[in-house]
Amino acid sequence: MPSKAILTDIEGTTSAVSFVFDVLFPYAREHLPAFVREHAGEEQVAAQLAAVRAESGEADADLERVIEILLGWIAEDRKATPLKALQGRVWERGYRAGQLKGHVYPDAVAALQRWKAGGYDLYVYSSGSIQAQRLIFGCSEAGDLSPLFSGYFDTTSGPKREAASYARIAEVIGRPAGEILFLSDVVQELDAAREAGLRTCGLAREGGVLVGHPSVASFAAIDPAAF
Ligand SMILES: CSCCC(=O)C(=O)COP(=O)(O)O
Ligand SMILES: [Mg+2]
Repeated sequence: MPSKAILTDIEGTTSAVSFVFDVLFPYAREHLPAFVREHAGEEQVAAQLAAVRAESGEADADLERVIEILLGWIAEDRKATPLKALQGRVWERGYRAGQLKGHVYPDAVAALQRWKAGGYDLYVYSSGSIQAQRLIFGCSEAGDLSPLFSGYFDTTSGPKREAASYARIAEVIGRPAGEILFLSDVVQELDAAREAGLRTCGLAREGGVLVGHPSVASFAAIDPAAF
């Protein structure tokens, strides 16, 4: 049965890696320390700080040490759920202030609009928090793209390189895994999705192939009916 829903990664797939590394991460590095100091007493932020202490194994870390840990995680691009949640909060300020505009490749915008109009349900799965996902598409250079999407998934559904995460997401979407086409620029994510029964297509925006998966350089080359 051909695919009926499309699940897409963000960084390197709908959006430039350079936007994440050269714009979003530096913004978080600059603004996260003040944000954490200002909001540490807030219940949701306090829960994320507790999760940082647990994940780092530093149960007694004071606030300044937790900030240091978070900055280290940004530098190593660690896909830690509490870091991603806090980054989403910090980026929200930047987007609302007009300092940030989400980058989405024009070919991705056009294809997502075409697929939506053609009856496909569109979903996002990224290591960025759901809040960060809503912001990149809701406050994008191409305007508010959020009406295109039926749902968002982040690492609270599990790591992106584990098949069980994709099985969980298919359950929530409410379709057999074989009716969902997953798009990503990372071969380990495509492998995990395929292991769970999803169809896969690799985005190799600089050319080349994602070994073992159909690969394209642009969304313009994807016909979801062919999967
Ligand atoms: C949701 S935009 C922020 C990007 C980000 O923090 C990230 O980790 C991107 O990971 P992805 O799974 O989209 O490659
Ligand atoms: Mg990616």
